[in-house]
Amino acid sequence: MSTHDAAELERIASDIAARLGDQLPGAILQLLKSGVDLAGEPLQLDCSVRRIDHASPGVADQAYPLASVGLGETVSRISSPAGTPGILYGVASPVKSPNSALINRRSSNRVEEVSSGLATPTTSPRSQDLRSSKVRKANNSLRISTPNRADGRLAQRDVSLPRKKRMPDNPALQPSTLDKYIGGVWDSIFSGIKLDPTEVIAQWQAIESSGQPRLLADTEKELLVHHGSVTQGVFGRMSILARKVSQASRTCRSLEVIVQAHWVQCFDDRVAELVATLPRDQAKKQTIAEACLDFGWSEKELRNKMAIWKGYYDIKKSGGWAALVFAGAGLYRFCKYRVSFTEDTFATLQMLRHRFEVAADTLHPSKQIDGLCLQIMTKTPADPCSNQLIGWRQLLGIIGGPTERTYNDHPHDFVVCGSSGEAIPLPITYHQWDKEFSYVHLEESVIDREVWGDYDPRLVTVDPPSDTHKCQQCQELQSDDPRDNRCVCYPTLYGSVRPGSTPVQIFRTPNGKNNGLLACCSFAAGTAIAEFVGLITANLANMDVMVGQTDKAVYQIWQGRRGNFTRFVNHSCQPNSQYERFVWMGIQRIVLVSMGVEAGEEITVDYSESYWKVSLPYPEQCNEMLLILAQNLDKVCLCGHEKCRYRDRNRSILPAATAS
Ligand SMILES: C[S@@+](CC[C@H](N)C(=O)[O-])C[C@H]1O[C@@H](n2cnc3c(N)ncnc32)[C@H](O)[C@@H]1O
Repeated sequence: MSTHDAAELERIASDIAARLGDQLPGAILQLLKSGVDLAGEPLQLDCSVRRIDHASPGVADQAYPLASVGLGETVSRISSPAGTPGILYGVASPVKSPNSALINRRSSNRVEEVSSGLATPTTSPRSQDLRSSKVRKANNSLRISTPNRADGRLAQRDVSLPRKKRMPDNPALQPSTLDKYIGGVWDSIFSGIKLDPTEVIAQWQAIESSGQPRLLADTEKELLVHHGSVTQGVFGRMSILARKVSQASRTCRSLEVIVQAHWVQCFDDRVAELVATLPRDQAKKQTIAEACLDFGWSEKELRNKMAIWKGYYDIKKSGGWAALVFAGAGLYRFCKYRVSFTEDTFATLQMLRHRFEVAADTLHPSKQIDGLCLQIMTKTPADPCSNQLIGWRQLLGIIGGPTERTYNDHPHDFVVCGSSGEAIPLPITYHQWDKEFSYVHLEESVIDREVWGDYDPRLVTVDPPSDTHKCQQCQELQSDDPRDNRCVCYPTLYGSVRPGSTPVQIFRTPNGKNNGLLACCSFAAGTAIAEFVGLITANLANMDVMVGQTDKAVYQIWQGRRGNFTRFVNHSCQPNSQYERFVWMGIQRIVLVSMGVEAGEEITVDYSESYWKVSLPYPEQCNEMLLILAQNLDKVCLCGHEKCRYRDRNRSILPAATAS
């Protein structure tokens, strides 16, 4: 069995403390619910990790104190209105972390911050035990308490010393949960941010050659000329400057975490190299000393940074580079507090790895640049004549990582499958029915000219005729120009600049429905997810079509070979979305609207009775017909809901008189 060194023991102690801090409010709540009276008793929970020294049975064990928690104080914290939601619903309360209630404020002596992860304390465990005036902080969830002293003085101080005033927790420093972290990655991938190293490189070059960033120099001149009165043109240029600087800064942040995660790998490799000639402890110490020299940091500073960077490295190892490069603002907190650093978390990230990559590769496509910039990002000289493609993966060039995209084409050309989250090309998922299957992704519906000529059957008559369009719902003016538009009924679809791509993926359903649509982020009830887009046609029989109707025409929207991702929305007898009619700029649209979709859920609608039930032309022959149709029907609902209305074939048949 391996012998833990002091650093490992301390890390184990601080990890257990963090987890304890996470679980304890729930455990106490359970006890309270089952009627145990904890508030009345001055109870104290003390925990420690003890090393059992089998070799010297007479020698006292070494104890690593984890937590010392006043239960009465915790109970009153849990029972207070501010603390309850976070604990009951398992989400961090926006006001205070539930864990903060567990911090034993008796330990008011100087607090020395020690990060978890790679940190290796320089002092021996025994010397730590003796150092009673210092309290080590594992993280903000739980502090490792001052070790109990055998003499009576500390106990007396416990009673007589005034309590240190409790500082309000800084909401910006709350631990980040796995769900929040994953949500941040999806938000960032779908947000439309551009991680473009060329702009960063151009700025570096400009600063090196002229001492001034290029963009700032150009725009500053403009703003000086127009001082006071800012014309639309100047304002526009200033907005573009601000956008480019934000983009460059976001790109730098990604470059930073790539390099830091890779540094951890190099650190481990360097230790491994030294281990050939030195004992492991010394090899590690020497590597740290080398790094301190290069960074110009103290060992403590380095260890604190290393602990966070190790978190980046772990995330990259399980979730891939996209999970790190597109991480939201919560990445630092996620790695600092390590509340969610469990096996389950890494298994989840592993499962999401391909899904992140499909979205990142397809939504952040490469653009062409000349060879010069690539030469700076990668060590390999690029051919200046060749057309180089540059995208988010080019950021990995900085550490010599793979810069080739794995997933080309449209985001919905891939179907994510099973527990490994692997992605397969869309056509393959239809080969068992149609070897030639293909799907063209459309932004807007197209009119079947053979059926409708130049006429758009979705046109809605306005009385009296008008050149402008008023929304039938809110009565406000509609315009494709966001500056003139006043209708905000479906702002993510119409009348404004579209905010990135819709956070959905096509996935292979596990229960025989073939493909379905998965929500990567949540959609609040009432949010428009997408317009139902396809071929506007008519007279199709025995096909899945959406039927639209205006005062002048009845038309069909067919998505068999072209359309958008709404084609993959399955039926559920308990759906989380529905289709709604909406008129935009005088044209009728069918919009998929959320009724409350959670991140990670399948998006479903109710296809309605007419889809599932077959009408019988001769009700009087019903029994005979029933038998034949029941054998031939292939429509059985597989939604799996306990209140499923169409899982039984025989019930799917209606006499003509009642069929819709
Ligand atoms: C608009 S498509 C939905 C996407 C489809 N699952 C696919 O892979 O292309 C409609 C078809 O999906 C299948 N489907 C949708 N919901 C279903 C359900 N609840 N039970 C069984 N099949 C379903 C039916 O074959 C139906 O004709």
